[in-house]
Amino acid sequence: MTIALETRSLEKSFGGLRVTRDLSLQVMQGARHALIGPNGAGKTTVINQLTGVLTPNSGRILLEGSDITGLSVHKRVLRGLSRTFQINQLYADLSPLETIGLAVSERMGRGGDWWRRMGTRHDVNAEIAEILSRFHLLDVMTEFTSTLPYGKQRLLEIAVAIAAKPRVLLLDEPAAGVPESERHDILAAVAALPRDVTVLLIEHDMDLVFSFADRISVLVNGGLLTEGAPDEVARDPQVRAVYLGEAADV
Ligand SMILES: Nc1ncnc2c1ncn2[C@@H]1O[C@H](COP(=O)(O)OP(=O)(O)OP(=O)(O)O)[C@@H](O)[C@H]1O
Repeated sequence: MTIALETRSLEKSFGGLRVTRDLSLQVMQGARHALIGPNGAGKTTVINQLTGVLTPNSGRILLEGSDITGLSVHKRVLRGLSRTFQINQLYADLSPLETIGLAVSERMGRGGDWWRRMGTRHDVNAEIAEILSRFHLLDVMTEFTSTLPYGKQRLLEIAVAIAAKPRVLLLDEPAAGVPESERHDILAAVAALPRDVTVLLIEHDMDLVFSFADRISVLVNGGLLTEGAPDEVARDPQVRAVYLGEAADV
């Protein structure tokens, strides 16, 4: 099997605090891989290094075999590595239709040109409609993003990332803060992501992790505690003790 995304002996410190410790991770092509760990374990710091927001102190990051450690965020996106946008990065005053339109247009290298051409490009419009439909956003597509229910905003984040046609998608806590009544839509959308997209998920919601992942890596104090298939990880006494707690029901 091919490795889609890999870290080799990644190290990151903030001052004297070692936040990523000798981390070697392999995410296989097409995998549904989850990175879990208790609060402060260093998951976000790993994602930020993968996307290029943070530079590691040492170690390498490889995307489909190419070393991307020194590449900018933008160049990594162009190489096929995307992350879900955080809600505060969405355009509050744009509608989902406009947001996805812009994202598709960006990917095609057209940028703001899309505004002028809106409605004139059948292929672009068909793709926008397909994404809005897939992420259950058709019914709210002309409303301001800021007025949407929280779950819909989170769906829009994933939709924007998918509009970039990534080969590897980093899903950063897609269910965080979503009320119970809207969680089903998030789980369904995540489960329906295209199979040819490799996904690395960071999530606290264990229902989502265990329903989604075919492989789980457990991070503790910046280092890898263990990794394996979900049932192995769930049974692992170290995981239960250190991360989930003895009483955790996984
Ligand atoms: N820019 C920074 N400067 C200093 N310390 C930082 C910085 N960013 C993160 N840290 C520290 O690094 C450690 C790991 O943080 P990180 O956010 O990566 O963990 P996490 O596993 O994502 O946590 P959570 O699940 O709570 O989001 C924490 O102790 C945090 O306080």
